Amino acid sequence: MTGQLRLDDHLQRYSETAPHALAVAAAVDAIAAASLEIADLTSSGQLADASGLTTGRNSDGDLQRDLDVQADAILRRCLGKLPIAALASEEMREPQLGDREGSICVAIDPLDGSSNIDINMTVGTIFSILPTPDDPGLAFHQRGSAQLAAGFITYGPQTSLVLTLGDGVDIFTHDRKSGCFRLARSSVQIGESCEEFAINGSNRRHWDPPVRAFIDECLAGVEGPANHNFNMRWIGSLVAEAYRILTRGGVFLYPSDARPGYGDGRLRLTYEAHPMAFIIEQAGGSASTGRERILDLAARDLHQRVPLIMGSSNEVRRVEELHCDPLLVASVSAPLFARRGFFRL
Ligand SMILES: O=P(O)(O)OC[C@H]1O[C@](O)(COP(=O)(O)O)[C@@H](O)[C@@H]1O
Ligand SMILES: [Mg+2]
Ligand SMILES: [Mg+2]
Repeated sequence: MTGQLRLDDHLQRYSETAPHALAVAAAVDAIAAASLEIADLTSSGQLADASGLTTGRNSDGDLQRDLDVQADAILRRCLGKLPIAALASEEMREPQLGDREGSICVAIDPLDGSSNIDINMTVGTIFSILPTPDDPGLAFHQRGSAQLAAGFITYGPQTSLVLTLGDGVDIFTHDRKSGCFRLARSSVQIGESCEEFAINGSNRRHWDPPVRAFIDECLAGVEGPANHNFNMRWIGSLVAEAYRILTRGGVFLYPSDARPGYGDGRLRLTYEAHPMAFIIEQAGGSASTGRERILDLAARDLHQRVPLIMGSSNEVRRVEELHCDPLLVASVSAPLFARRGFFRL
């Protein structure tokens, strides 16, 4: 089946399976179409009108690139044709309410990793699809476990779409010859244990003791409690890190740290951590803040950040164990924990 199955046939089959499925399939199809336009832009680099130039800051204070804005506009145009009740984007301060009858809501990170766009590195688009609650104003305050589908597209050597419709994870790669996405890997599984970790090590001095203890264990290799050696990678692009973990295992950490503004890490819950956690769990891995399962959390506000530790379940569990170690926890700066604020439903 690999190589033969086209994304549109896969979505067509899925669309007949559940009440929300038709709307979900249409949204994924629209995002896939948008991704080809975004891939065109990103692959043109400095030749495109939209280069890596910054245009301002988004509502969350991040530098916004021209390409962030253009990717957002493309996705909104493609999704705008569909009956979607609410659309949220990293690039918009507030969600946009749409079709009152729409059965689904969509959250997007139009261009992930864009701070690295000018070095010709893999970037991507992340999306999360949720059911419309009775009050559409609460669309993006649902737990991550409510997601109907999630995925991301990588704009790298390949344009690939990683997709979960709640029943495993498949990867579709864009085939330039036929112009369509074709199944490249089905039912992707992440090994229980791994030999590769990813973290921005330049922040070591700001980490909490449990995170430092975990990375020290990785670095100790066969001479430490892990009893095996680890390799290290840090790409600085969440989509590329997630793709690597889905391909050959690993654990990724963007924890909270003591830098001002990083009390809840860097990544956003609604359109980065939730969809990634859904995908990673569907592939047999785990995703946690270090204390709580990411999919059990509901955002208080749209652009809320969250510590994200995801990948092979043994390593994620080890990070959680270290967060329960009374000796390590006692030395964590208390105000850091006081700042947390998630809905617990
Ligand atoms: O530069 P840092 O602090 O290592 O952060 C890198 C992280 O920031 C991100 O670029 C944030 O995403 P955006 O580019 O969408 O803001 C992630 O892709 C990546 O994991
Ligand atoms: Mg991002
Ligand atoms: Mg982004």
